[in-house]
Amino acid sequence: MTDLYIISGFLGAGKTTLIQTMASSVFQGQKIVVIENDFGEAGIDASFLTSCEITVTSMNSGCICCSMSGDFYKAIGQIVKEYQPDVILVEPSGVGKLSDIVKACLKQKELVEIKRCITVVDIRRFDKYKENYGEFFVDQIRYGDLILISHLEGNSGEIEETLDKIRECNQEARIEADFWDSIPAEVFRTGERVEAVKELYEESLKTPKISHLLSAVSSPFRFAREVFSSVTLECNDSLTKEELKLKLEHVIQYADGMILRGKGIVSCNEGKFLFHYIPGKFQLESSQAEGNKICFIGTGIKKEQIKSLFEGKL
Ligand SMILES: Nc1nc2c(ncn2[C@@H]2O[C@H](COP(=O)(O)OP(=O)(O)OP(=O)(O)O)[C@@H](O)[C@H]2O)c(=O)[nH]1
Repeated sequence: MTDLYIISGFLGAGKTTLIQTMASSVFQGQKIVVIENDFGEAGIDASFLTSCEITVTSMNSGCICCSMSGDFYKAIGQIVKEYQPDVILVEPSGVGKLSDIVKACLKQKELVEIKRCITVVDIRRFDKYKENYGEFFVDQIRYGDLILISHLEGNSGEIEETLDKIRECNQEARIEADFWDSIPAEVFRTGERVEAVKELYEESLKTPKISHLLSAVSSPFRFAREVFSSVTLECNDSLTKEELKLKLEHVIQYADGMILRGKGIVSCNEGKFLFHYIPGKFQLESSQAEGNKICFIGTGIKKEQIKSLFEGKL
């Protein structure tokens, strides 16, 4: 039986950063495979983690909890057979519902054991995301048995208030509001399972037919693809870093709809850069990762408009 950990959290919360930390500390010396599920097409997280020498299987352009559930089921089987890892880490897309991912993993319960459902919560964006995307955001908190707070720097004054808000969604989870490298490895590895996840286990033990009917009845909410969309762009190698930065800022400023996440690995004439955008934070830094794509995820965004904003003259 292979240990499986789900690392969930809304767009840009810090899931990939946590996986990188866990791979080098919590699971150091163990054979790890990460299943990356990017909502967009570009596979940026996979390229980034591969550059950190982590084995990654990518599933892009959809959610493993809805459109790619069958592929996900097969991917777990193939990974166990091909790599025989000690640990599988699953990073669902930031708009995936944790309950759906747990259900999808439980379909392979003869091969993998879900050890921990971890949810990363960005302290700065709790109210906005709960108010606007609550059906995804709250589900990720409700089914987490370990909740980690990210983006603590400069925001520690809000910790108590955020803990209360998280408790309103999930009273049983262990919550850690500390920098990740100061949390003992054992906290990541094992711990109590919350009641909501136990119920999903019990449901999965019922006959497939009944369990299927129950999940159909108990899912009145929308799929992520009905709410969010993504746009992927290729970048022109002849740009300077400054031109690239201006173009990206131009898209973020003028695109219709709401851009909730931007990320990319971009080659320009001054080298390769890793791009991250979450509302309020823009980052463009040197990188060794391979790739030349930029992805925007949001609501009401338009592919053609974003393409022409990026490609047009400034
Ligand atoms: N200051 C700070 N930055 C963080 C923290 N966690 C993540 N970041 C940064 O936030 C950005 C997004 O982090 P990721 O780890 O890619 O977030 P993610 O949840 O994997 O993002 P998606 O998969 O796109 O939803 C990156 O620039 C990270 O370096 C944190 O705790 N503090």
